[in-house]
Amino acid sequence: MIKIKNLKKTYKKENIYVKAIDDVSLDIERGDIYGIIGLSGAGKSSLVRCINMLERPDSGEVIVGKVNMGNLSKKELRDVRKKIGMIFQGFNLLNSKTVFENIAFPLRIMKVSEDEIKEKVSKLLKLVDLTDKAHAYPSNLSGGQKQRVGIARALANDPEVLLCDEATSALDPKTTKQILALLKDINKNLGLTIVVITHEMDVIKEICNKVTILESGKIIDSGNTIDLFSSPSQEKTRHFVDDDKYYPVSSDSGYTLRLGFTKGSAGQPIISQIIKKFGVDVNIVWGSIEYIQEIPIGKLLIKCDAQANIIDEIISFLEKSNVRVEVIENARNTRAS
Ligand SMILES: Nc1ncnc2c1ncn2[C@@H]1O[C@H](COP(=O)(O)OP(=O)(O)OP(=O)(O)O)[C@@H](O)[C@H]1O
Repeated sequence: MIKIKNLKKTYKKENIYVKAIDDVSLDIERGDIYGIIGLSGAGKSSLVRCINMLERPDSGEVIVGKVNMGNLSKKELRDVRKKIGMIFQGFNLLNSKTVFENIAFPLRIMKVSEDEIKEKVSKLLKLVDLTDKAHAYPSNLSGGQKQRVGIARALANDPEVLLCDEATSALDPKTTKQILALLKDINKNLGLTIVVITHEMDVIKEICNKVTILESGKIIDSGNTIDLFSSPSQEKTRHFVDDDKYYPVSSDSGYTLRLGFTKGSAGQPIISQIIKKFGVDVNIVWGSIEYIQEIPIGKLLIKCDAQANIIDEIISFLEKSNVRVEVIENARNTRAS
């Protein structure tokens, strides 16, 4: 649905060049809820704004559907943008217009008939559960309600893609969950492809089937959300997704192992099996289990006082049991890096 190839964007500010996007390529398939996460300044907004050419890249390609966005004239771009809706952290509503008129706005620009506008806006109000607020003004709405209006307005032209730029960052956790649930419904029921820009891991965990992690304009990792959380292959990704970083682990003797469990292994009595099979003592240092899109992801830090050859056998046993294992040679040094 969206192909980004070797995209580059540099800004110049007072003789200083900032590489906001540095050779980024990614492939977003139809029906994906695709997360792009990174710290502040990673280049997320620049990247999403290049998708609809609100920002012109210096080089590289953005292909939406079959259209190469960089080759379009201004008029063609205006037409294509109707198929790409966008919602924002600050909602960007017209404060002097009612909820109804905010949603009707893109339809009026398209010179849609009054009857059609009424019908379409009523449908959208129902979809975002705001029928009773049709005549209210944005200043009388909560943040969550404002974002619902933003979503309805973004859907007015029946887009195929919805770009969400930090759409829940101004909302409290409960409202965030409600907005994310609405986006999930829209993705499922309308078949919309959604791109979610966020700095919050919880947003990715909640709704994204795929994720790309950006750092200083470059992709540091990319893949299926569950895989990335359950078995991060890159050190930098681990720093991003692991929540055991702050647990002090003494490694005076023995080995500290970080274990990762998911679907196939989360329900097995692995620790008691290690104790029985290898005759070793196991000390559980830290553990957590969370559900990402209904899939259990378990993490455990264990300490095991055994010879290196026994540790090798334990690792091989764990890997055969579909448990991801990482040896923390010196916990303190690993964590400080
Ligand atoms: N119009 C601009 N002029 C100059 N520099 C810019 C401009 N827009 C962005 N930048 C710089 O480009 C880099 C990437 O910015 P961008 O806003 O894309 O990152 P981000 O990941 O969305 O950050 P945030 O989460 O803080 O919004 C930053 O260093 C930023 O200062």
